[in-house]
Amino acid sequence: MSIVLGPNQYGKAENRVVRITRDTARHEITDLNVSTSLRGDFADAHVTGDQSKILPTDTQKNTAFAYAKKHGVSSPEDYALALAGRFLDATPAATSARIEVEQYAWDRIPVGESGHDHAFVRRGGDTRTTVVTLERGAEGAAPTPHVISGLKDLVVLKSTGSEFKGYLRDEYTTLAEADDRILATSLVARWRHTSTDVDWNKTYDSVRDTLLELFATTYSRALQETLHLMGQAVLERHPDIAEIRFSAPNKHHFLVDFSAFPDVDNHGEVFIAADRPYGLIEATVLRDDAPAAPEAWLATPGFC
Ligand SMILES: O=c1[nH]c(=O)c2[nH]c(=O)[nH]c2[nH]1
Repeated sequence: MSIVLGPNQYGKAENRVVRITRDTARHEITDLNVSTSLRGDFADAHVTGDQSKILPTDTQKNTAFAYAKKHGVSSPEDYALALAGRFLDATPAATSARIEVEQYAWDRIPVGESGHDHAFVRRGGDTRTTVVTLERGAEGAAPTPHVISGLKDLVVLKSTGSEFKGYLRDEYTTLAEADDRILATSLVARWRHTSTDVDWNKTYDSVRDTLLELFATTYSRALQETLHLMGQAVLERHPDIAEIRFSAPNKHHFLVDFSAFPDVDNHGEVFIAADRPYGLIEATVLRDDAPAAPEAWLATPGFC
């Protein structure tokens, strides 16, 4: 038996990069949280203490900021691809570079005809995400890009059109069947593209719209069924998306029991929104002919 170094990666986590475009008096803001990681042959840094193959995390931080100017941020995916390419060029020992980006949305403060030129209010709600991994190819070959786009904290609720019944029962089952319940979740979804020839912003909007549309317009026999329907629609509408993964807490809303108050009835009108525990429903919907891409998902936790 010997003790050996296992998988490892390193980088600078959560660089808060804010890019203002100010070519005219009407500014634009792009607000990002960028985490970089390099994987490869970094055994010496761990085992012998030789750091000669290590591009410092401080340099990775500087590059993340410099590229926000030098390359620009037309979309988080495009920026992450450029940054990953730079890290592979700059770090011969790296076999892949992983860039994770969250984008926080800002709206113009609504004054005047079309909002203020340079005053913004942070939009609440969901956050756009991407994870780009660029895998070095064989000598002379181009690196292989993996692009996962996504969102998190998309909180949705429907006040009818949802049931949960017919489930397995045993001696510990107390749950009453529900014919008409509230269905609510705070959705995390990540979808993997098979191409980089993509209009990232348009596709993101379209996937988000599809998720919301299917949640709203389909009858739900369980959160599991709803996730499957949402995933199916995304794949049907986007041929370049190979798979979509969901993590969805079932935000339970329990009907309040007013039986102690004979003059108060409750026909699905008053609920207690429970915080914890919550059901956690996770599912992947994929094309059965899509080649698996384990490198794309490495170090992206939170999915089954
Ligand atoms: O949509 C649901 N799926 C479940 O698996 C489940 N389990 C449960 O208690 N309530 C629900 N709701």
